[in-house]
Amino acid sequence: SDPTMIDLRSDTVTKPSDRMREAARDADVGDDVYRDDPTVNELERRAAELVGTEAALYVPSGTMGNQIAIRVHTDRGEELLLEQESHIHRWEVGGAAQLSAVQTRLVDAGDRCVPTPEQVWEAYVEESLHRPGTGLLCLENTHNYRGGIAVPKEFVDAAAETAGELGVPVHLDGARLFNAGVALDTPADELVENVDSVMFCLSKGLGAPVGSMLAGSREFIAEARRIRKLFGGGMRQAGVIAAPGLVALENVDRLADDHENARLLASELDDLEGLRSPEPETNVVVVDSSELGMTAEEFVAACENAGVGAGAFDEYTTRLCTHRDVSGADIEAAVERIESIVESFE
Ligand SMILES: Cc1ncc(COP(=O)(O)O)c(CN[C@H](C(=O)O)[C@H](C)O)c1O
Repeated sequence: SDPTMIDLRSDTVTKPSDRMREAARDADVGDDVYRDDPTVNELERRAAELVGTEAALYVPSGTMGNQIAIRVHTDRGEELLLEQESHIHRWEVGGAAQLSAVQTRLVDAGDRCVPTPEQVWEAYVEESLHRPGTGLLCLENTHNYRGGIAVPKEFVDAAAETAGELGVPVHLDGARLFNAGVALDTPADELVENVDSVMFCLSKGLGAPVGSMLAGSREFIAEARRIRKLFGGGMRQAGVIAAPGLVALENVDRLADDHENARLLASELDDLEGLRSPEPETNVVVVDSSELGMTAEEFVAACENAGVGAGAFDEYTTRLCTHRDVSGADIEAAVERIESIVESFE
């Protein structure tokens, strides 16, 4: 990739640190399908400890973690209750239908990002001769598409409690769970103590090259391990890629740097004529170029030409993600490059 490119397309672009590479080189390994890889076993132990669950499973991607959770929690033909802008709905290739044979019912949670108890009650369907029952409620924290919003614990708990009253399990897509924890100054295990399973990514802001963790009860993880194998996710000497994940988990608080850089980026972009960028809560900056009259597609192309990686979200909104490989100086440089775009756009 172009070394002068300031890549803000996503926090998935983070590259492993030297320490991660050394850990990969020196990792103790074994055949993880037989549970013989000591590094993967330690990563799974550490992950479960961090989110306060009985067990955890190392998976190759966040998508696989979410899809395994859907498959384990639901029976074919049930209904999945999803927030309409969720990653599971928008960006997982219709996996719930393809891999779990469930249908989805969408709820618009708006800026709250997770359904209210009333919305859960309203959307809940009891199984009958005619109707598929609600098999699972999925929540997302932080909420990526609504701007990396850190959802307060009480909102998650209120939705989870209502689902519990209805006998519906809850899965939390916590791809950026530690970003939420840092932003809310709330330990991750408290944010997820009332959900049945949680997935979080090692490969995003935490900077590991590969993988995510799926965590839950011992029984849930045992079944999840089988489904991972079914989905082709059984791995052999995976300690090589799990070791960097253990390094990543040593310092989740570093995410505060990304949040600080995001605030700097948003405030400077918001000062530019024709651009609007609300104050971010975590590492996701959303830029609205409608006043400028520039579509997100045009804005992303212009950024690319100017040496800034960006990702279109909607017709006039673009996402910029800060992450460990982007410094404060890079942010200043990115703003200068975007400023030149705005000035030269007639
Ligand atoms: C909330 C959430 N849950 C799950 C995933 C899936 O993780 P991976 O499958 O990419 O590891 C993502 C990745 N999100 C990626 C990104 O943000 O660039 C893309 C959109 O897939 C996510 O944002």
